[in-house]
Amino acid sequence: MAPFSYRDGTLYAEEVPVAQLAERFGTPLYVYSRDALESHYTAFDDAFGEHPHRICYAVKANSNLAVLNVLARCGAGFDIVSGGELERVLRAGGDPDKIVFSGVGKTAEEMAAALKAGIHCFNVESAAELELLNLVAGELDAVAPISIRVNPDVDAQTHPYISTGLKENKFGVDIQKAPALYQRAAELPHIAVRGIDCHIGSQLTRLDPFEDALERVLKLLGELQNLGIEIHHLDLGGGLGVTYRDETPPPPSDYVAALLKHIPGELPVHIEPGRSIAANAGLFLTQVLFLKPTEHRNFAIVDGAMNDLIRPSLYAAWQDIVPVTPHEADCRDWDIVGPVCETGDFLGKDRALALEPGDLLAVRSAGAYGFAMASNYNSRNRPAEVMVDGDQAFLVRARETLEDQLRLETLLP
Ligand SMILES: Cc1ncc(COP(=O)(O)O)c(C=O)c1O
Ligand SMILES: N[C@@H](CCCC[NH3+])C(=O)O
Repeated sequence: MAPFSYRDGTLYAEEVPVAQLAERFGTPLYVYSRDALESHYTAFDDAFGEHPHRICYAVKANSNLAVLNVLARCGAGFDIVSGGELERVLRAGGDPDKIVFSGVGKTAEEMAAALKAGIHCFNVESAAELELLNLVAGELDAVAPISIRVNPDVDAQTHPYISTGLKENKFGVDIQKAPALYQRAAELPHIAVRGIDCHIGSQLTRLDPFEDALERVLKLLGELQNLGIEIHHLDLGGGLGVTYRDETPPPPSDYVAALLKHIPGELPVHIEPGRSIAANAGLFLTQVLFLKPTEHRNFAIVDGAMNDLIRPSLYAAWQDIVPVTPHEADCRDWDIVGPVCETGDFLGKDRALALEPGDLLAVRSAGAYGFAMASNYNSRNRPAEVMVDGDQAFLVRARETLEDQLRLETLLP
């Protein structure tokens, strides 16, 4: 069942009227559906069937502890990019042996913490990182399991800010240079080669870039085998897109089938989906403060802003904005804007809506890269987060207070 749907003229999150959530927890507010998180995860898991696999949810998409815990209970692994994400996964009950660690700028401290936790694999993104990891592991008398993240130079055909697999992007190691780096890794005493890793970008809505990248990865696999370097898994990254408006990304079943048809034998496959698990499991709830129709534009000023949900401002991303309880009023085109002092502070433009002050609006598809990218800009408190489970709603992160913001600051003596 759709996690957010209308019944009796009002929007529900699972079995709970969204208006009730606004009343109980205030706005702006993030609302997540446990059932949607679980079913999105399970769609990937089922698609692999008996093929050995690991689904490492990309924590960056939504790192709320309760979200991570729901996925950990499903058996998910996790793709992390910082010591902070490592700590979150451990506190949420994630299995360290199912963690992969990506990112171009891991520090020695983060490497040591991950080694001590016993993570499954480091996705190494440069020669310099490989050397540092060997040193850090040596100091701990440990051996670091690694994949090298290769940059296959494939155009993911997505927004340039979220494309990662092109030569001009900072990510990964040029796939042509990877064999030499694998040879170096094989010589290092505190490194154990485990896999090959590749992630080409986010919000991909077609399969061919994934297949092009995989083809290049498989060519590398053959080269490594010829060099006597054994590979135990392929990590094919995340990036499967979702429907925000009219995009038609393939479902997880088609995506996984398209990958598996190229994989030789029983070679284990890891993937790192973030958005496709979290985005449509969440919405962002905001209330209309004032209506300000002008000769040029009609502004609906709401209590949510770019500091809470930055995707529209940052990427000109379009997310659906719907009334929680639609009513009869004069329908016109509104720009839905927040209180932040930036012209770029908008959640949506030209939305045909019938609005009155006090109305609640829901921004859909906000479960991924929503709260995770929120800030305190304009000294605004970041919103609360709620998880709905059937007819129950749980506050899973309290609204920040100004005290939370000020706690770390001091005046000069
Ligand atoms: C290394 C890595 N893995 C996984 C992801 C998750 O991507 P998505 O949320 O598009 O599935 C990202 C973000 O693009 C990433 O950089
Ligand atoms: N923050 C981006 C996705 C970034 C992907 C991270 N590698 C978005 O909202 O679309």
